[in-house]
Amino acid sequence: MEYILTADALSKHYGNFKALDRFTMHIPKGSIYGFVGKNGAGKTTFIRLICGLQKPTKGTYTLYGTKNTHKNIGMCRRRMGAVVETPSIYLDMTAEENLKEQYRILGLPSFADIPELLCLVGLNDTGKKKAKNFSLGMRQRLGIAVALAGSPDFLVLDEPVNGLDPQGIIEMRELILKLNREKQITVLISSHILDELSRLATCYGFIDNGRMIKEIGAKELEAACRKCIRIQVSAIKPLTLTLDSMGIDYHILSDTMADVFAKINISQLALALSKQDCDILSVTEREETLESYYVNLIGGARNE
Ligand SMILES: Nc1ncnc2c1ncn2[C@@H]1O[C@H](COP(=O)(O)OP(=O)(O)OP(=O)(O)O)[C@@H](O)[C@H]1O
Repeated sequence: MEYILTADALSKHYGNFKALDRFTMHIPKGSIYGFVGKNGAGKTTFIRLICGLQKPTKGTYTLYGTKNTHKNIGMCRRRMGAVVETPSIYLDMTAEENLKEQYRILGLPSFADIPELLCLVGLNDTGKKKAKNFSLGMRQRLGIAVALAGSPDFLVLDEPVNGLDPQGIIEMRELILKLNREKQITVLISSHILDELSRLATCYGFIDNGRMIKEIGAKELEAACRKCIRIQVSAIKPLTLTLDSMGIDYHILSDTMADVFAKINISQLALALSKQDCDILSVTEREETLESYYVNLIGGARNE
């Protein structure tokens, strides 16, 4: 697989505190990479490092095949656009003026594609309106337009839907999908709004306490979140022995509970269990959500 960005044992320490701790990451070319972690997990720290806003304490990352320690890393970063924390826009300027300013900063030779860029982010009819009078969603989209100046093929968005209303969230989602599908831009989105991410992401990385807990493709995650039957029994051992003998896939949750990933004949199972003095206490059908997958994952990592 071709990767736009990889991180290898990347660490960022503030005194004794490890905001990133031997962090690894693999962002496939063409993907929408959902970067998931709760507040303070280390998402923004990682994004600040790859944007060159801060230096790692240890470890490296590789952008377009170039290590961050190589002299050409600055050139590689020009192929990347980012909106970190709040969008970098001038509130006293119009959308067009903001883009012109960014084009000047980047030394781009012509303003000719600015109308197309404004159209792409849905700000083509904002005319003389200054950014300070924009809605939060419009400001976010202007921030993305600014990040897209110079036509990068990798876009990094730190919590892009934070604080947006439902309409703003839909517009942001459509814009990200458009950039990915029509412009072939690889996108890294950090978020803790899992439901929203699941409508976009083609792969995920779950971070907790500065460490990558798991990277997983959307299809693989879908399979992991498949429908199951949660069975509570008086003892787990007879249940697992019986399920093993039936060749049925399961996941043990506690010493009385397991998720079973197959349609099973409950009376047959109850009969087999009763022969081992084990009772079924409850049976519920359930579908694991991205949210519960994440909670289990983080809980599991904490218990290691
Ligand atoms: N300059 C700093 N000095 C000390 N600690 C810092 C500094 N910057 C970040 N941290 C700490 O590092 C940890 C990771 O912060 P970071 O902003 O990367 O988290 P995050 O996953 O982006 O969370 P959020 O969703 O809240 O933005 C936090 O505990 C934060 O307090």
